[in-house]
Amino acid sequence: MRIGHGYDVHAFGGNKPLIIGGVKIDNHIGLIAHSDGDVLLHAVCDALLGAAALGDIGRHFPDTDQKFANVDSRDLLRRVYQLIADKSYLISNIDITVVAQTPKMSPYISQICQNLAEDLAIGIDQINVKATTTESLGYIGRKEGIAVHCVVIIEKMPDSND
Ligand SMILES: Nc1ccn([C@@H]2O[C@H](COP(=O)(O)O)[C@@H](O)[C@H]2O)c(=O)n1
Ligand SMILES: C[C@@]1(CO)OP(=O)(O)OP(=O)(O)OC[C@H]1O
Repeated sequence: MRIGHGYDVHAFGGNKPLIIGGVKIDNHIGLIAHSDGDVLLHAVCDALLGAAALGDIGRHFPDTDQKFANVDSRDLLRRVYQLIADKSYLISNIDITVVAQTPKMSPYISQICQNLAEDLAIGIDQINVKATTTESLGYIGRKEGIAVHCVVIIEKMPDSND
């Protein structure tokens, strides 16, 4: 069994739509990023890469590469999933905390879990997504950006020879 942790922060601004966990959140300022700015999926990618000792998202998909400009982070997540599957790992469970003063995440959590289940080929019962504010403290409390933490447990496939 191996554990991985991912953490990402993006600032509000620019003119991209706000996309969190593959869900487009209407009528809200988006996040500044090279990609589509999906801060939640970036934290999940980093947790998975960390668990498998495969580095981090920037190593695989550099933000200096135009190929990844405005890229759909669900594509990146599926590529990360393939990297860990190629090393014969299965995902046991994923736990995610969105730290955001805004938007209110609760209406979107169920769709985010469905997107993750689809892209990572796991069950909904293996995924937990939750959110908290910072009670108006700090840069998140001032609504300057969003942070996301993710922890994941992976295990070698039972029939793996690795
Ligand atoms: N962006 C957010 C933040 C919080 N929630 C939900 O509200 C609950 C209370 O938040 P506190 O920061 O006061 O602990 C939290 O447990 C979440 O259910 C949310 O949906 N979106
Ligand atoms: C996702 C990538 C893709 O180029 O760019 P950004 O959208 O800037 O996001 P970040 O969380 O800084 O991760 C780095 C990159 O891999």
